[in-house]
Amino acid sequence: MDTYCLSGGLVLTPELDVISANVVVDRDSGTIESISPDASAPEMIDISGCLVTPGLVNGHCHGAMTLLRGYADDKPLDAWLREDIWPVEAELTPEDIRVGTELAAVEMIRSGVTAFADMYFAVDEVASVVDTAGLRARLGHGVVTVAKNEADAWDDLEESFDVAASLSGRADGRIQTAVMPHSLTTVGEAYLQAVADWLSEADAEIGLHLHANETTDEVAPIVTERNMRPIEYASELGLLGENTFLAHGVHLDATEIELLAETDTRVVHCPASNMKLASGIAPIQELIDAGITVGLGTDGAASNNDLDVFDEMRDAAMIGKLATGNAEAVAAASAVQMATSWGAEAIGLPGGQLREGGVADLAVIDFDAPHLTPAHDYVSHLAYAARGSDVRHTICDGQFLMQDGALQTLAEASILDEAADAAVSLVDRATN
Ligand SMILES: N[C@@H](CCSC[C@H]1O[C@@H](n2cnc3c(=O)[nH]cnc32)[C@H](O)[C@@H]1O)C(=O)O
Ligand SMILES: [Zn+2]
Repeated sequence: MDTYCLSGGLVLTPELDVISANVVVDRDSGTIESISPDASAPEMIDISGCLVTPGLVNGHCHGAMTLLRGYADDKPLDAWLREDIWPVEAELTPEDIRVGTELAAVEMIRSGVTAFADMYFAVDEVASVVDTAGLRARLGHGVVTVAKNEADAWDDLEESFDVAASLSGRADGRIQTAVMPHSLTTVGEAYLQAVADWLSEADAEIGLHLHANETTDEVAPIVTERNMRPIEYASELGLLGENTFLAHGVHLDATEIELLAETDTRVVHCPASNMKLASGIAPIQELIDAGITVGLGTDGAASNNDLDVFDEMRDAAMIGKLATGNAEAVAAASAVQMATSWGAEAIGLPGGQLREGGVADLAVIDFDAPHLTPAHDYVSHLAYAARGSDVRHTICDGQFLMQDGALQTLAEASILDEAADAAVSLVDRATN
């Protein structure tokens, strides 16, 4: 057996306790063999001064949008998409999407992310990057049918089905998929009905992911035209359930929250994106109190503008308090669970907690730093003080993706150069 031992550090348990223990990882099975103070292996890796946590989960992302980081800021969602983002995305090549996703993978691995959900296109390229990078992911082709003729719209939908079926289980099972209609207003009813019908016949591990209730502009048309709330509309179409995870869930009323809870539909909270686009503040504490599984997501780097899940933990805990006027809302523990165990559950991937026999998806965080001293409470530091740059090792499926701050599976320097060049020529093509 090819095992190694992370020794001399602290470990965050599934119950969010912090214990002194060694962690033995089995490289061959990609699982945690043991967690105990006297655990050992032929290869001992000293991590004294560090805390081992589950690898962070970025529950909603458009990875290749790293190429558009800072391209268009200070605009609300609809204008931002229609005036800036969609016109430049029309010029994206599969090669652009590969290098943009590689840049996203570098940034996420550097900051302790081991699993993410990604809605984009040229998903074969995205999957190839995930495979090479060694990450875990739930991937899908984003479908938009509005402003397309019927033939193109059905083609776009068919591609989402084909991608979901063909990529499911790739990269030794590290890749799972979902059908990804962009939202309830950018995809017509007939197409949404076709999604529900297709999924009813598909393998159970294929999920469903869409943006929902992100802005009032997205909610109002459904209420006006259908005389029902968006989540009620989704329910009537048969789109809710435990394999469905929604991005945002900002403008939800009590009826919709009840529907989500009844159907075990998951929600991925994207606080930075919601703040930056002035979309609103999701009622996260209400969702948690209703028993809904809530994950955390960065959304794309063009509406954040980084992919650091530590930032999202802090944002979630802060705006949750401000939105309710209650300093007890969205406590540190909830923020950490959204970024780990709840996040993995929300997007239907293994991981999110450190257990013997569980997947060895973990981050090793160096707490020997002024901004993490003193350490009265490690969970508090994870939510309110730690940063992506504090991560020393990132391990997924038992493999080091980053060791001592050095990327192991991706050529970071050349990816940064390639991405910078690709971004310049992309904008050049889009604006000339
Ligand atoms: N095939 C679709 C693309 C869908 S991919 C996912 C889309 O979501 C867009 N996107 C990024 N962030 C957000 C968000 O916060 N809300 C809604 N859409 C977003 C992103 O720019 C991308 O166009 C098409 O023909 O346009
Ligand atoms: Zn999004």
